[in-house]
Amino acid sequence: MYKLVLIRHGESTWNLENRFTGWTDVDLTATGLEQAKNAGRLLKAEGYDFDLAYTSVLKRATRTLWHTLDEMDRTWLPVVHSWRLNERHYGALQGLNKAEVAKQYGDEQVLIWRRSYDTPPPALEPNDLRCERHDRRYEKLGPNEVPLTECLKDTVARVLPFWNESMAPAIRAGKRVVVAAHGNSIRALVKYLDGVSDTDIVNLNIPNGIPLVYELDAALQPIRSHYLGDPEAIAKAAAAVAAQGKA
Ligand SMILES: O=C(O)[C@@H](CO)OP(=O)(O)O
Repeated sequence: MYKLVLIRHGESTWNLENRFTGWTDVDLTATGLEQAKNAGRLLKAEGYDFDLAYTSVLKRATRTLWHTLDEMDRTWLPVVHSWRLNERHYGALQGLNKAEVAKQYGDEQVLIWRRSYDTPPPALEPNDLRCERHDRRYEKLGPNEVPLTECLKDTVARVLPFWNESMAPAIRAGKRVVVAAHGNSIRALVKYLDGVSDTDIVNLNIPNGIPLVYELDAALQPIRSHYLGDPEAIAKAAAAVAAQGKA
């Protein structure tokens, strides 16, 4: 049996301000940093250890990983960064306040943009100052590979090749893997691992900074998965994420 641990980054400055974030590279708040440390303390107390860490190229996930590993005295572990683990690109909504967008377009439309499987938010214009196409960290990507918007289906399509080519082989080789990523890149992984339907995925919300443990069989099929920590607090935190898109 293999174990895989997924952690959504701690609270970011734009989580606190309730803004759509996507590929915008905002940092953690003091609360977010504490959540990352707590995740490390919890993992250590429960006897977890890792051989390899994965994260995105965004600092809220990277710093979450650092502080989690620091609490475990594992800052020396190899870390693989990939843009494929980035948050889902939020298109022209990036930077806008979620509740204000809900006031303008309605809760139902915002739920579709936030959680539907195949309806992307409106796209960024390539010449929009928020567009990441000239960001050095993406220079090895093809000109159209840096998205202008993404639905979850698009995120699944770019996360899965990375799972198949890097993460799954490492787990099969016996490496104990921890992943610090984002709400929607984790939803993409959970959808794939648990075979969640396109309709049911709408109801899945990932709380900040709480380790989600997968026990996988030899074929990397989930045997079970569970969050570490107090189930009531975790359910509350997930419900709070769901409510962020309401007017
Ligand atoms: O804004 C975002 O990038 C994500 C995660 O913070 O938000 P949501 O939960 O609305 O998908």
